[in-house]
Amino acid sequence: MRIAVPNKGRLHEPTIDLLERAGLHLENGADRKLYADTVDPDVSVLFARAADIPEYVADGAADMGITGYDQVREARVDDVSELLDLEFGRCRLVLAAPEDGNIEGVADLAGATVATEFPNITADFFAETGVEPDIVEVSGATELTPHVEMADAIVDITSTGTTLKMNRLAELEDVLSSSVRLFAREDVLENPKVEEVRTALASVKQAEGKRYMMMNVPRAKLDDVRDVIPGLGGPTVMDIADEGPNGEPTATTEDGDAKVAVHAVVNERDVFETITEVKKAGASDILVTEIERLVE
Ligand SMILES: Nc1ncnc2c1ncn2[C@@H]1O[C@H](COP(=O)(O)OP(=O)(O)OP(=O)(O)O)[C@@H](O)[C@H]1O
Ligand SMILES: O=P(O)(O)OC[C@H]1O[C@H](OP(=O)(O)OP(=O)(O)O)[C@H](O)[C@@H]1O
Ligand SMILES: [Mg+2]
Repeated sequence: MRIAVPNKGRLHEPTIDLLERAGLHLENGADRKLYADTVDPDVSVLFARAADIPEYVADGAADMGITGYDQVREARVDDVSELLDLEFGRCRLVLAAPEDGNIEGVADLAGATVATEFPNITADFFAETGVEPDIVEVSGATELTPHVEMADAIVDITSTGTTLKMNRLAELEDVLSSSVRLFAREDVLENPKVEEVRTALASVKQAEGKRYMMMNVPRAKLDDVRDVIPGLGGPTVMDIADEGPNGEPTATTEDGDAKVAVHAVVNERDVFETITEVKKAGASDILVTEIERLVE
C-alpha cells in the first residue's frame, strides 16, 4: 500500500506529523527522496506535489493520497473515494475582483477574463451561474493578474484574507471550501490496510482536543464525582490496590474510608471547570494528561 503525500509547501509538515502521530513513522525518507518506507512493511510513502496527488492515486502510482479537497476536485479524477476529513489546510476558493473597480458580482463578468490556478473548478462554478467569462490558467501569484490587466477577476485560495487585502481585492463569491482529505482508489478499498490506515489517522483526530483525567475519590463520594465528569461514556472506576507496611490500605481518607481511582476522557475545554467541580465533590490527586490516539 503506497500513500502519496505532499513533498513540500504548507501541507508537507502537518501531513508527516500526522503520519508520525498515527504510528506510521517514516524511515529511509531523507531529503529529496521520492519514496520513504514506514515502520509498517506494507505501507510506503510517495512524495509528490499537492496538485499531482489525486492523479497519482487515480493512475496507480500510489493507492491512497493525502491532499487538499480543492486539488481532488480540480483533478476531476474518477474512481477515488474520500475516506477521512483530516481538518487541516482549511481554506476557501473565492471569486475576487479589484476593490475599486466596476466588477461587483458574477453578472459583471460576461465576456470578461478570470485568472486562476484552478481552471476546472472555476469552469464548473461559472457553468452553474450561466455567465461564461474566459478562464486563464496561471501557476501562481494569481492576485497580481488584475493589476497588470491580465484579468478582470480571479478565483483563488484565501484563509486569513491577508493576501486579498494586500492586493486590494474584494471577495465576491464563495466557490469552494477545502480541507485536507485522505482518499483511496476505489479498487483498493477492500484491502484491509486501507481501513487500518484510516483508523490510525482517525484515532489521532479523535484524540485531538481531548485529555485523560485521573483522580482518587473516597468511595462514599463516587456518585458526586461521577455526576460532574462530562466523560465520553462513563468514567472508569478502579480499586486502589496499594497497601501500607502492615497490610493496611494506604488509599484511604483521614477517616479511614477507602478511595477508588477514577479515570475519564474529557474535552480539553471542559478540563478547567471539571477540576474545580471534582475537587469540590471530594476528589484528590488529580492528574491530567494528553492522549495520543483514541479508537472508539
Ligand atoms: N492559505 C492557505 N491556508 C490553508 N490552506 C491552504 C492555503 N493555501 C493553500 N492551502 C492548501 O494547501 C494546498 C497546497 O498549497 P501549497 O501552497 O502548499 O502548494 P502549492 O503552492 O500549490 O505547491 P507548489 O509549491 O508545489 O506549487 C492547496 O491546494 C490548499 O488545499
Ligand atoms: O488568505 P491568506 O491567509 O493570505 O492565504 C492565501 C494565500 O495562501 C496561498 O499562498 P501561499 O502562501 O501558499 O504561497 P504560494 O503562492 O507560494 O503557494 C494562496 O495561494 C494565497 O495566495
Ligand atoms: Mg501555495
